[in-house]
Amino acid sequence: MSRSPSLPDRPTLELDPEMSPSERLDALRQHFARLVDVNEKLSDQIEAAQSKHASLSEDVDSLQRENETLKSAARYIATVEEVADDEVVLKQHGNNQEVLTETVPRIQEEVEAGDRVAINDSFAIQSVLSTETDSRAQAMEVDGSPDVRYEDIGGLDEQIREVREAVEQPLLAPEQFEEVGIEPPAGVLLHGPPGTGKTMLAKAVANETDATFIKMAGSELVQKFIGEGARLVRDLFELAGEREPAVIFIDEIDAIASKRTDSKTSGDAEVQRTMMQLLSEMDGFDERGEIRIIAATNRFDMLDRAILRPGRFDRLIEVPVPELEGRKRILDIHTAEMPLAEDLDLDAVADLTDGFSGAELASLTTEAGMFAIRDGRTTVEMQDFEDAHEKVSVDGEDSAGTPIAFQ
Ligand SMILES: Nc1ncnc2c1ncn2[C@@H]1O[C@H](COP(=O)(O)OP(=O)(O)OP(=O)(O)O)[C@@H](O)[C@H]1O
Repeated sequence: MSRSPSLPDRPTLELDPEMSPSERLDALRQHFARLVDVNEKLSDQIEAAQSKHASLSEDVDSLQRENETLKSAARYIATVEEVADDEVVLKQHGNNQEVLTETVPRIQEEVEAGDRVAINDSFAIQSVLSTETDSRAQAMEVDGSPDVRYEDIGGLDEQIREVREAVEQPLLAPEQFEEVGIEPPAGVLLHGPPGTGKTMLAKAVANETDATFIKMAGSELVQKFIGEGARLVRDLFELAGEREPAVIFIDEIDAIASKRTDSKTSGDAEVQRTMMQLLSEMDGFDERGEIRIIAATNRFDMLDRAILRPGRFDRLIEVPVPELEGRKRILDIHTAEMPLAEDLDLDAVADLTDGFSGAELASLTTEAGMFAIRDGRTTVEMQDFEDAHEKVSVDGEDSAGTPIAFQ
């Protein structure tokens, strides 16, 4: 610690009774000059002390803030619904649970209804999200341990084998590639109709390799975060770098990488910029790193071929709607926890559902369960599947907007 500067000596006035009036006046003048000098020195010292005080107060403030944050790391995102005297009502994202939480004065002054905030395990507000952090949090789904396993995916054995080879192997055994002197595929592109298990494949490989799963949807980049696409793509790769090993999953990549149109609208320019950023991130990428990239599309025909060049998405895996055997396997998976009646023949259900995607089979199973519940039963019967079948057929359209064909 620095010592405080010593105070200037206090001037004394010595007046001799023998002095003439002019000598006394001189002595008084000199004394006055010394007093002014001391006064100036003291003012300087006060000023220095004040500025030191201000800077120490800032240090204390920032240490207090750091201390608050360190007490427990921010974990979840919530939206502020109401701000009362020293309490705040929050709605958690994900589960939509509302909580009432007490806040420290600093936070109390900072937050307003509608703000998005980072909270910790005990719902204490850690910080108010800036627009930038906010869109980053909204645009990316980050899952440290996705819970999908390969055995949860039906009818895609060949695709699972290919994904394991192109994504899992380079993560788990990069040295194998080095020894053989080849680069693993840079990016893997899964293409096929909606609801066929593309996201599941990406999550399962992240699970199997203990990697963080980071998802970004191409359509959101161009519709929701207009003007932020390129930055968010950069953030995506940066985040993956911080969370290695990581699997980056870019869903609906066609939204940012479709064939160039001739029109020069600003929207197109923005999409172009986002795609260029993606290409440059991929080109500057060390393939042997602990980050793997998977993209998915339902519109393979629309894709700009530039993204399929070697070193980019150079491994294509088609994920089709399931065949009979695949449908049977998917129905088995989705009814695994369901008490089924003796008469229920899943082979017959599989037979009836030609053209159904995995997602449609999953919702058919849920519907059948709903019919059983409505009927006061806990066992699901063939009739429930037939009713569910009919209901979906009356509803008329599947998730992709195409009519479901019942045989
Ligand atoms: N092959 C499958 N095996 C088991 N369940 C499946 C399969 N495919 C889809 N499902 C069910 O459908 C849901 C949606 O699948 P998923 O999100 O993986 O499809 P997707 O191909 O990524 O779809 P989209 O192209 O619309 O993003 C899954 O959560 C699962 O319940």
